[in-house]
Amino acid sequence: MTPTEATVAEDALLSVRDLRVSFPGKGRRAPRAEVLKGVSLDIRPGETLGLVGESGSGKTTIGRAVLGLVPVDSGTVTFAGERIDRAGRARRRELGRDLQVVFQDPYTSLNPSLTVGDTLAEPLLGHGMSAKQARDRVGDLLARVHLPADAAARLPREFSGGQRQRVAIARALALRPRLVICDEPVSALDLTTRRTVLDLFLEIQEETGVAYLFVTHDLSVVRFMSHRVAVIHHGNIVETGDARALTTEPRHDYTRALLLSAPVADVDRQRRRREAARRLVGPPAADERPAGG
Ligand SMILES: Nc1ncnc2c1ncn2[C@@H]1O[C@H](COP(=O)(O)OP(=O)(O)OP(=O)(O)O)[C@@H](O)[C@H]1O
Repeated sequence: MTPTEATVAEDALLSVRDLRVSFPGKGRRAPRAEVLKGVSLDIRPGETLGLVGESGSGKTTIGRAVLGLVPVDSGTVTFAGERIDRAGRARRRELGRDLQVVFQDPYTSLNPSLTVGDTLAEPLLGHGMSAKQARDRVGDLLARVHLPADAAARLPREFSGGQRQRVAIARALALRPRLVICDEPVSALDLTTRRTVLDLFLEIQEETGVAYLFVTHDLSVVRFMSHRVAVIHHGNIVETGDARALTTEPRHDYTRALLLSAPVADVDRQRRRREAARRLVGPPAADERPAGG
């Protein structure tokens, strides 16, 4: 069954169907900007679906719509068998137990005035744990993300970007969610730190069976992380498939162009690949051009 069919896949943890989201246009009379134009995708329990596409294609908006952070014009979002696209505030809070998010920027996603211990305890206390239970769980979570126990007493500013992202991951995992939306979670990190944080995501998945919607524009990251990949272009999913097959035998021209745009070491080869990509789908959007290019 393809996700474009109207039916919700029975074995899916998350099913998105024909999702449309628009935002007010820029000028007073400008029409609304359609950002998602009928997006459908499925994520099964324990699975990672990579979501790739160029800047502005609508990746973050999909995640935000699933989390209820932007209103949807039409379409459905079904999580664990329940329609959640019109869920109210109280239900959304409860859903926070099963549905979590890790954002891109570990420098702005943590409250700078809360210690790491309080940051991790907050969702636990908010969902009915006693102070003692929360303290124990905070200790477990820090160990889980390979941070020392004394990290609990320190403030985010005392940590590096990679360590802060570990705290953000620990916070997302605190309530043992079934799905985590990971929105470019390693793109603000340097290359070595990136790898250790990606390994941590994989380790946690193996251990807990959590599913990820893994948003990125980096194809090497998506190949490393995902079971399946969905490619988004101008608010439409143009291709979905097994991660290896899609990145070696893409069916859609846009996916081919995306693969050709991935950086390679040789500058002449790079130039030829960019030309080939241009022939497939035209010039890149202004914000996709390398600085000075
Ligand atoms: N709250 C908003 N109000 C108005 N326009 C918005 C809003 N959120 C997103 N957009 C617009 O929607 C489009 C898609 O944005 P989105 O952040 O989903 O893209 P993206 O694929 O995640 O891009 P990037 O890789 O750069 O993060 C962009 O043109 C963006 O400017």
